[in-house]
Amino acid sequence: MLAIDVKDLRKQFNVQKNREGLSGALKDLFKREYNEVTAVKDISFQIPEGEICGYIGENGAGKSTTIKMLTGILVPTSGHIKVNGFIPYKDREKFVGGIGVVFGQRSQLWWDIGVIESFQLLRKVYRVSEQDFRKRLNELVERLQLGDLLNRPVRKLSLGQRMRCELVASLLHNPSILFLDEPTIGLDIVVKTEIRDFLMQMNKEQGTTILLTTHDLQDIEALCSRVIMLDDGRIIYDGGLDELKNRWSKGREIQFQFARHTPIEKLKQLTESLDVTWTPENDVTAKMWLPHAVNVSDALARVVGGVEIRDIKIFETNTDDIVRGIYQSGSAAVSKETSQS
Ligand SMILES: Nc1ncnc2c1ncn2[C@@H]1O[C@H](COP(=O)(O)OP(=O)(O)OP(=O)(O)O)[C@@H](O)[C@H]1O
Repeated sequence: MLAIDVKDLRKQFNVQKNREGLSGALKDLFKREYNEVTAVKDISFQIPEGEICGYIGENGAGKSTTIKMLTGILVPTSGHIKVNGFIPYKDREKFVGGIGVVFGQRSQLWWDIGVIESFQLLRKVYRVSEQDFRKRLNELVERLQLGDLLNRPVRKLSLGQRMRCELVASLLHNPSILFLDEPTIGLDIVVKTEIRDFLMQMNKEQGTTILLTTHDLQDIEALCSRVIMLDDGRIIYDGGLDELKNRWSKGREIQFQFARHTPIEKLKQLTESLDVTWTPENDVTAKMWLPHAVNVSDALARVVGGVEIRDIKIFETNTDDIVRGIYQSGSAAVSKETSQS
């Protein structure tokens, strides 16, 4: 079954214009003028149950606006949304029981009271029985190592501790879909890794569907098999992470460490008919850059067959570089080509 089904979804905001000077302000008092901002422009996608999908794009691309529509916070200007079989902004009461939401930049916990008291309030909001709540809380507290934190007020927690509590808060009612908007923002690498491991395990064991917006491409690499990329309110890529890398990464680089001094001319000779580029690093190491069209094992076989090698390292273009490249290459032109091919 589909966890999320979106068709031709659009959101427009009317933003009030402020005219200049005193006379402008007076005019604004009597007759307001508005600019239309279209944050999301007729997007369509479907996410099956159990998938972890990355939703990425530059600042202002329309990610948060989409998440807000999917979670029922905003009403779309046009288009259709079904999440867990519900229309989020219409069926709110039934709908919220099946979803969890974490906005990395905002808290759903009460600042001045103990964490456990916030959890108890949420238990009541979501109408979870005391027995189910205890069971679920114990599991989550153990997994995310929150034991010592439960009685502290939220304002006394570090960002990493608070984010782990936010995750627990969003999962107390055992939702089948989790929306995460920048869940690892500002966290150190240890906490990021803990959170990624936790999400991965939860998805594996319980089949939780996760839609994740992030600027941290390591999150995507660690968690998502699929990526939807937005640019200026439109989807410019929807597909596998590997495909994204293959399509957009320009090539690979292989670093060779040779047993003895190997002149670059000799290496060029060995790979003569291949479209590769050699860069010497020192007497015994050199790098070979090869585009995707060149088969890695062909290239390796030529070199290995001709000179003695101590070590080899293969470097893939990382996802950061790929995404930057897509944006720089002019998204509108890319969008058609990418979505049609
Ligand atoms: N309530 C609002 N009123 C007017 N314009 C808005 C509103 N919310 C968002 N926008 C505009 O819609 C566009 C998309 O914003 P959105 O917050 O969805 O982007 P985003 O991809 O989440 O960006 P970021 O990564 O910075 O969070 C932006 O131009 C933003 O200024």
